[in-house]
Amino acid sequence: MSNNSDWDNEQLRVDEVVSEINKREKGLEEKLGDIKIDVIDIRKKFWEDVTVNFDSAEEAAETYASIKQQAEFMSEKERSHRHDLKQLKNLHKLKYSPYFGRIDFLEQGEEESQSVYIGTSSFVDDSGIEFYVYDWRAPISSLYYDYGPGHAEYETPSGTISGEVELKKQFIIRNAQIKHMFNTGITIGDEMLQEVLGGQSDSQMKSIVATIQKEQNQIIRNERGHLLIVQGVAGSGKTSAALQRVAYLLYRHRDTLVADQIVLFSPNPLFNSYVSTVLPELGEDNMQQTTFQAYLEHRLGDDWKLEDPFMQMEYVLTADEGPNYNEQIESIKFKSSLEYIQLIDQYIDSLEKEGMIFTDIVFRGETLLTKEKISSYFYELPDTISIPNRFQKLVEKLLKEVRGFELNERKKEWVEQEIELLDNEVLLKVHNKIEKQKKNETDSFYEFEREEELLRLLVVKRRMKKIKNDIKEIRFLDVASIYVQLMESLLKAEHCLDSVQKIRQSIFSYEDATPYLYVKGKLEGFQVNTTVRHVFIDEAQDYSPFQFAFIKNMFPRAKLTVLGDANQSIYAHSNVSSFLAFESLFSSSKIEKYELTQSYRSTRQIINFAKGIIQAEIEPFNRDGERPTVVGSNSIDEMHALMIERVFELKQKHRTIAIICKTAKESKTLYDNLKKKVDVRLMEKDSTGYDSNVLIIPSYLAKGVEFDAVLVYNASVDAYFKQSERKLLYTICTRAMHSLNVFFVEEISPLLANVSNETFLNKGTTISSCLPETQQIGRE
Ligand SMILES: Nc1ncnc2c1ncn2[C@@H]1O[C@H](COP(=O)(O)OP(=O)(O)OP(=O)(O)O)[C@@H](O)[C@H]1O
Repeated sequence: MSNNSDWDNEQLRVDEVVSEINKREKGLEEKLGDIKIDVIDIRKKFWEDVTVNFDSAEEAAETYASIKQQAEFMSEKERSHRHDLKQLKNLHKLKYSPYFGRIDFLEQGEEESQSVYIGTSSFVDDSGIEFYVYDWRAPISSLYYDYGPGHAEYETPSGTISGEVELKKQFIIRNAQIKHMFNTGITIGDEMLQEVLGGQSDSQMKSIVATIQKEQNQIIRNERGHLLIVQGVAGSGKTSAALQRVAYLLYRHRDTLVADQIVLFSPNPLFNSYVSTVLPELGEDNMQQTTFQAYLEHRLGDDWKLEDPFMQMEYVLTADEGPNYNEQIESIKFKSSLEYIQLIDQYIDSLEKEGMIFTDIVFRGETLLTKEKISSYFYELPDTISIPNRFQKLVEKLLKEVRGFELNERKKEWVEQEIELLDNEVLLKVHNKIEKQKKNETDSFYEFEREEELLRLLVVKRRMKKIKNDIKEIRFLDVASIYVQLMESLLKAEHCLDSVQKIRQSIFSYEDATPYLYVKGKLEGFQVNTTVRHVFIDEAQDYSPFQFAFIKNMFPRAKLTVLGDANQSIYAHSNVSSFLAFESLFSSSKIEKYELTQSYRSTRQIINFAKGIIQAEIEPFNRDGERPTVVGSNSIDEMHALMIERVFELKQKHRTIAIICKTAKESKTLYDNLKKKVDVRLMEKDSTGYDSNVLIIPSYLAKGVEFDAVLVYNASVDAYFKQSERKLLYTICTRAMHSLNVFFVEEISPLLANVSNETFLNKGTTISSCLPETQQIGRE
């Protein structure tokens, strides 16, 4: 804490800066009003200021130039309007909280130190020289995140600058009033973090710029690697670091990079909406956000239905008694591996010689080109040409043949019949065309024949259009059958039975969709995206190595930032180490790796409890709360009653409360049971937002998000038994910020057996026999 005069001086500075902001705001508002009027005026008078004359080619060129000039003038005004508007928005935010940090830095070789105040965006005096506030992303601002008092240095485009940090302060300023002020050491002080983390959670994630930690700052600012890998424990700020990194990149490359050139793959639509406000809060546009599922659907097009990963998840979590369960899991794992890619590559090489499957090209029930003929055309092309290039040549050849058919087709009877059915409008158009031609000719003898000829041409062209398009899109290649053939040759029959049946009904299992698209791309050529410069993959542990390889392929010019936690991998392919696999796709000199071990989300008590589930190295942040409760009961009904009781207690203190079930099926049953007794909301796979209600949510949809209080539903021995569910249970427990409550019936899950008795309070009517004797001490 600082003394009074220090506080007063700082408040005076805040007042001064805010007053300058007010002045600037006023000026901008006036300017904006003027520009708006200008733009409206230009729009109104657009044609008045343009001389339109098409009498000669010269006049037309002049007219064109004049329209272009006027349009450019208008778009310049509009651009300037947008820019000023953005600035105004930023100023408006700064007015209430102009900055959050200060460092006094004495640069080597200088006599006097410089006070650098850091906020969410810069604010410079009218001359453009003195910075009232530095943007947190400016090179000098990194001193604030990386150093305490003492020697310090930062990178600039022209080299490293060294010196001494003489002072480091943090502020919490609300409504232009300093609420807290701390002198701090190396890291951003505990007090400020305590303040931020102790608050209630929200349905929207918040920006963390005021409290970014040193290790997070490294991730945010790293521009060296092509692949940045962040392995971080639950709640260590991976998503936060990713979003601030997007803001940082947009700032650093503001002349060349726009938000649309950045893509974030997130785990589900709920997460999408959870993080969607962070960038706008920082004055930046949102990057493109999608789920891998949505991306696959887009790539597959309307012809296919894609089973979502959640269906796979439900299957994995519930179907263990079903037939073929183990085979199915084996098959999912295999199809997720890089080994599968290699085998596919080999298989595709073999298709250079034989085995490609085609479909007939049929027109009005008549086969124009048989699949055998197409195949022979394909294999006549030299195999020194790559497969996609051979297809390009084949397309040209087929189109030529189809044009030949077009000529023959014109004479057929069906064409005459279709002419009869043509709209008058079309007939008139053709007639007028002939009339126009007639003007320039003397001979009108064949007028009728010519008109009929034109109509025949028109009818056939229209009908042939689809065939030509299909040929251009290589639809005569039966990629689905090739994929089936490939699966059948690589996998045991029982491992591909289910997939094949689905494909025959135009449905893809989640694990087959990426390999299918990969095969399609290998054959027809990948439709890669070269405009995207950065791809972020959050919850990366849930992606298979195959999916990674595919993403890398599809965004060849993008740098990748991959964030995940191996301890939260919950999918069937989980035991394949995605991170390791991903690394193998890049040369080691292009990879930058970080590990985050400190968890910020949850209280120390919750982390200590969760650590017992997975035995991982997690350092809890120094924030205390109540011990988690473990509540046993004798029946499901009793458990429900105890949960409702607890929900009412929690509602007194907390805003967001989630009852996390294992599956969607379980969530729905619980919802039907509780909805009349307590105000609850069921979260389903397409749910996008949530409010301060009590939520019932399946485990895998809670990924990446957080709640003030979590109730773990039915952590009983029969619900969580398999070792593969250990990480799921850990993920569920680490969604809680302040309060964790685990409920079970009769016997608790053995996956909690290593949780130390000191870390929780044992409540309810049943004490689990699973917990070792010593753990009973924790009972209240
Ligand atoms: N430096 C920080 N300052 C303030 N809050 C932070 C900081 N780092 C993380 N947090 C907070 O901790 C919580 C967890 O952060 P985040 O969701 O980014 O972690 P994560 O590693 O992605 O978690 P998980 O893998 O469990 O989903 C969020 O509420 C976030 O605001």
